Amino acid sequence: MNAPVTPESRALLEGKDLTMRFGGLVAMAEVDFSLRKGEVLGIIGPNGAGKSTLLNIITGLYVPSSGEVRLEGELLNGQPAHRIVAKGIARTFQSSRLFADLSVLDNVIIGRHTHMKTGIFEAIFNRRKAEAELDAAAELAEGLLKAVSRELHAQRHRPAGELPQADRRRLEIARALASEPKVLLLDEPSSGMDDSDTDALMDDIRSVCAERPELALMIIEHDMRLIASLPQRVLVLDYGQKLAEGTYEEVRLIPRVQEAYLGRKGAQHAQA
Ligand SMILES: Nc1ncnc2c1ncn2[C@@H]1O[C@H](COP(=O)(O)OP(=O)(O)OP(=O)(O)O)[C@@H](O)[C@H]1O
Repeated sequence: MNAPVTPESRALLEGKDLTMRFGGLVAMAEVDFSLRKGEVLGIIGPNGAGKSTLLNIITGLYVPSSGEVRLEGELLNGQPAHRIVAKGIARTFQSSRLFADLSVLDNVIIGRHTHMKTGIFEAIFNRRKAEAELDAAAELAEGLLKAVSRELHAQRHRPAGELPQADRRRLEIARALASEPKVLLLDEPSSGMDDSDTDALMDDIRSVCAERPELALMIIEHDMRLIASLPQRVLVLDYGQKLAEGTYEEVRLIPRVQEAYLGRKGAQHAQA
């Protein structure tokens, strides 16, 4: 007998039959996925497999040629990116999108903008209200920085552009969390990091998950150490199609996955 469908086991975020064509190129073909509250899903696949395309579809940067994405049952296709953020989906990018000249703290405050209600007229004519809202955002940003990384919090008044690569990644995560998302999408969070930075990043992600048990995460990664230890489930993409899905232990045993998707280094790790 199937387990009963409870609100907890129902998908929080769901994609069905997602297809994305760019002219004659099919970047994604009929891909399904689902993500439950509190779950961490890893997305792997070689360069050009369609991983970023999937994130771009979910976040409204791309409108799929066909198929649908739903958050808590609500259709997201065609909604603008800022509305999708307001509904509870935040992301980080492969290449940094921080405001380099602004302080670390200000970058996190900006991540809060979807929750800020003060418009330009109120900012001019009702300064007290605008200031109170900004103070509240600054307090929340301080708390987030502390929760993500105490070292980052200690650097909160530095311009973001002066941070080392690993701290920039942490800051992007803190900024994404400022919108209080239900789903957080991380696009290659460990890219450009050495093993010790990646270990520290994994600890940060674990503590974010421990503090927010309902938060669902989707992580695109090439680093198999991270994929082996964080996600409960892994989805493997290949030329825009779903090649496999399961626990890391299950997908790593598929020979094609080992050769083509984990690469030689990954395959050695998988067999260890
Ligand atoms: N805006 C676009 N216009 C045209 N082609 C695109 C566009 N975005 C992605 N593609 C193509 O779609 C395919 C999938 O690209 P995508 O960036 O999703 O792959 P990926 O798995 O994220 O790769 P990587 O690991 O290198 O980031 C590639 O062939 C890519 O060139």
